[in-house]
Amino acid sequence: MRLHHLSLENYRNYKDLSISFTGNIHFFIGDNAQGKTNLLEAIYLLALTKSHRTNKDRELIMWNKDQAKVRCELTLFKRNIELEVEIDQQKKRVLINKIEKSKFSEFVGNLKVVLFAPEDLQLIKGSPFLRRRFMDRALGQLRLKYVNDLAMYQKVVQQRNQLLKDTHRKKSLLQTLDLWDMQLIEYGTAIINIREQFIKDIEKYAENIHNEITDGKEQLKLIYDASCLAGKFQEKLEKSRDKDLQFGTTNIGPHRDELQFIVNNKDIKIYGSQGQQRTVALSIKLAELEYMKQQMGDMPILLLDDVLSELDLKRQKKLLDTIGEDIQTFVTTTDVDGIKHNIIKKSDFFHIKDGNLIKG
Ligand SMILES: Nc1ncnc2c1ncn2[C@@H]1O[C@H](COP(=O)(O)OP(=O)(O)OP(=O)(O)O)[C@@H](O)[C@H]1O
Repeated sequence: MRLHHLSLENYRNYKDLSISFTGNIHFFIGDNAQGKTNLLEAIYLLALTKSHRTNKDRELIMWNKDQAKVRCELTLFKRNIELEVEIDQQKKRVLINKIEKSKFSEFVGNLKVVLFAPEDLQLIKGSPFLRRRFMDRALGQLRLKYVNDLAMYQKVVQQRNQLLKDTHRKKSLLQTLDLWDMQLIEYGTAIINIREQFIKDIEKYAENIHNEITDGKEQLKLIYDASCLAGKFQEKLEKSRDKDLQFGTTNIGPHRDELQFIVNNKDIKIYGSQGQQRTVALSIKLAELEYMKQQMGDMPILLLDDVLSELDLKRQKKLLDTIGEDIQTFVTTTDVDGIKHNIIKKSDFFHIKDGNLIKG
């Protein structure tokens, strides 16, 4: 997969930008708050139809403007594709080769990315939401059905929760709960099965990568800690019904799933040092990249948002070694001086100042 061209119109601090990419590794260099992450965010938006930083699309529109447009040209398996996302104050439109798609799930998956940002270093220690989001983002780009199942599941959870609350004032509503439960089990089971397999698959890669980074001293295991496994969903949901009614919320299901990272038989979230947690996060992201490569039979695009400065030289080297020459990569950094790697000699540099970009 190759991204050849990117253009932005009234997107964040970019009024009108048009850049072509000819090489493989691209560094966006600039001081803080100049618009480096905004560029990676725009690429991410073209891949997943949403920002990795905000759920509010309106924030992406340049201040005092009504509409933002982001467009790219790419090649996927020798096919040229043009993708476009247009955001105005009310709605968002997505277009493939200038034809609008009514379902976002038809759009997602054309451009596939793996993003590694400083917040990913919180993947181990941060809230469970981050770990679920990690699974959802990777799987969503590869499986259209997963995107649909997840959207349906989230809708059912919301409506079931509302119903649980409403039964307090209208007891007769209780009769309809079984219908919601059936749907919850249907979509939830599909999500659990796919996540379970995903974790098994990336564990193989993560284990090897982690072993290499730690010179064989640490062995990494992943545990998909589902609040219930697929076959047990109905039983657990029935058991949880009284509690659900009491608190007006659904306590069982993949929206409560967790992931555990075990290093040398110890839960690294509890016992790991900050450095160990970073190493696990790096191993997991590199495993995600490997998984995407295997699943799509091609390379996804790698977006590295200011993470190099967060890693020590050894981990930085491992990350840059992995990029090699065949993964198209976009890296943001304030400074390249601290980056000691041959890759620098083969990279293209773009200097960013105040939403303006100069190549060279
Ligand atoms: N909707 C918007 N309209 C105009 N400018 C915006 C908008 N949203 C953010 N900005 C501007 O974008 C800039 C931040 O860009 P970005 O997050 O890409 O910074 P960065 O270069 O990655 O910086 P850092 O190295 O600190 O992470 C800020 O100057 C901010 O004011």
